[in-house]
Amino acid sequence: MKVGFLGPKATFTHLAVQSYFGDDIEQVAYSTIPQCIDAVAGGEIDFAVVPTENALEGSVNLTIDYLIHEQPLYIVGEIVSPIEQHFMVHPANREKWEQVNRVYSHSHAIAQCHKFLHKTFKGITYDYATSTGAAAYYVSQHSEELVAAIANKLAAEEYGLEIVKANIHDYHYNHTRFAIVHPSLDGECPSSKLVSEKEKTTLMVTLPSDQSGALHQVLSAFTWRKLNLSKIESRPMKTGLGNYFFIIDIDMKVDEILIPGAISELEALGCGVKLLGTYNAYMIKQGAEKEAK
Ligand SMILES: O=C(O)C(=O)C[C@]1(C(=O)O)C=C[C@@H](O)C=C1
Repeated sequence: MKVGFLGPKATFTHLAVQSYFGDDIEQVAYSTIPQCIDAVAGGEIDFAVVPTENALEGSVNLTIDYLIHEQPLYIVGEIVSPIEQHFMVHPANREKWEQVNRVYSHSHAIAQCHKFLHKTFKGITYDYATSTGAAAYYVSQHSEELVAAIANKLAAEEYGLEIVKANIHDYHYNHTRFAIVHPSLDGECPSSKLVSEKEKTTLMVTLPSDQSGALHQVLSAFTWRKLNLSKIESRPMKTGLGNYFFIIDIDMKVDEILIPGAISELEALGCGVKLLGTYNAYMIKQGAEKEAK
């Protein structure tokens, strides 16, 4: 079985893949999220693992938008991982780390450390990499530049960098969700040594145009059935200002009655509804990064 992920080696996504699937699969690194999603849509790999949401920074819009607008795949599993961001430099620059003039990382990783960066390096230049692993790799190849990467502990080990400040994320509770995506809704997600903590269903809902109270009616369809929603988020349809769709997470898998009933009610209201996945969510415990290797 081949599983693709946002690479290179030692990204947080790679860590999630290792924790969920173990070593008995072929792991394929892609340098961008769209490349990874295209690969599973084209049958090059069996599953793709991509980040969808961070507790500090919110949704990974590139993933959500690509799945909605470009490659309609399904979520067949979810991995939630603790995230610890570290500040690292080339070993040749260990003593000069406070003089770095550029910080390189994934935009989400930089955003998770804004308070630290503002306090320690006011006015420093940020450069965005396709992933934290790609940033760590770059720093390992450029000892002549006073540049630092923000990445995880495995990346420091993999690319021979020195962690000069550990745990620089601004808030203690820092977790990211990763979706396991597949071309078919009932694509059996391989079992994992991780324990499933939750069952979930994700829907995409579009509202009928210009109907007052439409969102209220949508929410009512879930409320009176006592369906607990763990997330509701709006994203632009990209068809005009003010045109949005909603991503709704329900805290249970699709059953015979309640969720089909809610979907029929929404359709009767004139909403468009698409089932994006019904799946188990798994949690990686803190410290698993040491074991995953
Ligand atoms: O760059 C990585 O290491 C990733 O796996 C991507 C990503 C993200 O897109 O949010 C994943 C987890 C962290 O929140 C930071 C970056």
